[in-house]
Amino acid sequence: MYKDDLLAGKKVLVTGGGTGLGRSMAEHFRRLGAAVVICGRRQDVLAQTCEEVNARDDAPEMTWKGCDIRDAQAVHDMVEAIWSDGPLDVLVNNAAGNFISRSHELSSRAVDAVLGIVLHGTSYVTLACGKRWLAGEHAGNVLSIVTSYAWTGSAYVLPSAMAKAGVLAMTRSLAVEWGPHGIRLNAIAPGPFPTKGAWERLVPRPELAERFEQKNPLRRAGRHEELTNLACYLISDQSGYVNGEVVTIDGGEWLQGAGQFNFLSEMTDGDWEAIKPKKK
Ligand SMILES: CCCCC/C=C/C(=O)SCCNC(=O)CCNC(=O)[C@H](O)C(C)(C)COP(=O)(O)OP(=O)(O)OC[C@H]1O[C@@H](n2cnc3c(N)ncnc32)[C@H](O)[C@@H]1OP(=O)(O)O
Ligand SMILES: NC(=O)C1=CN([C@@H]2O[C@H](COP(=O)(O)OP(=O)(O)OC[C@H]3O[C@@H](n4cnc5c(N)ncnc54)[C@H](OP(=O)(O)O)[C@@H]3O)[C@@H](O)[C@H]2O)C=CC1
Repeated sequence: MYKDDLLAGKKVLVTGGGTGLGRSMAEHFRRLGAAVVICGRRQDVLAQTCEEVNARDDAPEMTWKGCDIRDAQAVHDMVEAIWSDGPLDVLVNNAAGNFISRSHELSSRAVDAVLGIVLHGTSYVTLACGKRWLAGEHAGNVLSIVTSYAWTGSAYVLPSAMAKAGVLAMTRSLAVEWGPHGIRLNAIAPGPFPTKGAWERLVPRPELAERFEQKNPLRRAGRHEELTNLACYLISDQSGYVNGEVVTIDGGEWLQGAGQFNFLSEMTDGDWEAIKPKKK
């Protein structure tokens, strides 16, 4: 879809890049010439991902840093280490935590577990990079992965909905504040994209995965390459005038729930025939 060198010369950090959508994005960025660094808490996962990916071909080496983004000092140390051999060009805020729960049963620690990763961690990494871009007068690009319920809210994932709404607010706020310094911030709002991390925590029964497909206007979940193609565009210079935007990629799922008459897809052909005006 893109020229092989679309991202050549770019240094990109993907938080949570050892698994799931983060890994898929990291792999695609690397194939297009980027020098990608992935981070996460589980060092064995990161090391294995890099080993597998780097063994495939001679695209730029993918490297990893163990970092819990909830820890501001650890974030500072990671970002310092990344900058030590030249500035980063792109930050992809992908790391997240989530689970389903009835909200009245959430403990304060459960709320903190999600807000700590998604809201606090994401802002620590973004600010650590932004400070260095501003000080070095270096252009920067931040892409944050939110969710389609970041602006609608959603039952049963309250801390995630609150935290992702905050990340969206951060994106729009800093797009204006840092835009004059050549720093762009955008977001992608995915619908359901099968990953082990999400499915284990959010899809308690297999038949519920089918519900995600049935209620989607396109009657299927997303494919990773559909999201990674969008991410490549947004972190490339080809999207140089896109700033403060959030692009939903969900097959139309959220609109399906929004339109007042959308439920009429349940009507049969017979129902529709019966209500047609009768020719006199
Ligand atoms: C299908 C469509 C997708 C829709 C959108 C998807 C969005 C996503 O973000 S998917 C990404 C999913 N991936 C992950 O969540 C990966 C990282 N997640 C985690 O590490 C854990 O799930 C975490 C978020 C719970 C954080 O782990 P950790 O910090 O180790 O937390 P603890 O296990 O120590 O638990 C802290 C606290 O939270 C309570 N808790 C944990 N899980 C649940 C649960 N399922 N329901 C209710 N409460 C939960 C846990 O009990 C602890 O509280 P206390 O018991 O009060 O100590
Ligand atoms: N899959 C889907 O359908 C959807 C996903 N999304 C979003 O896409 C992104 C990726 O999710 P997905 O790939 O499905 O899930 P994964 O569970 O595979 O990815 C989450 C990643 O975040 C890392 N992570 C979690 N906590 C921390 C932390 N404190 N510090 C550093 N890294 C951390 C995890 O690594 P480790 O545990 O080793 O730290 C893991 O690699 C998330 O932002 C999610 O909200 C949004 C909508 C739908």
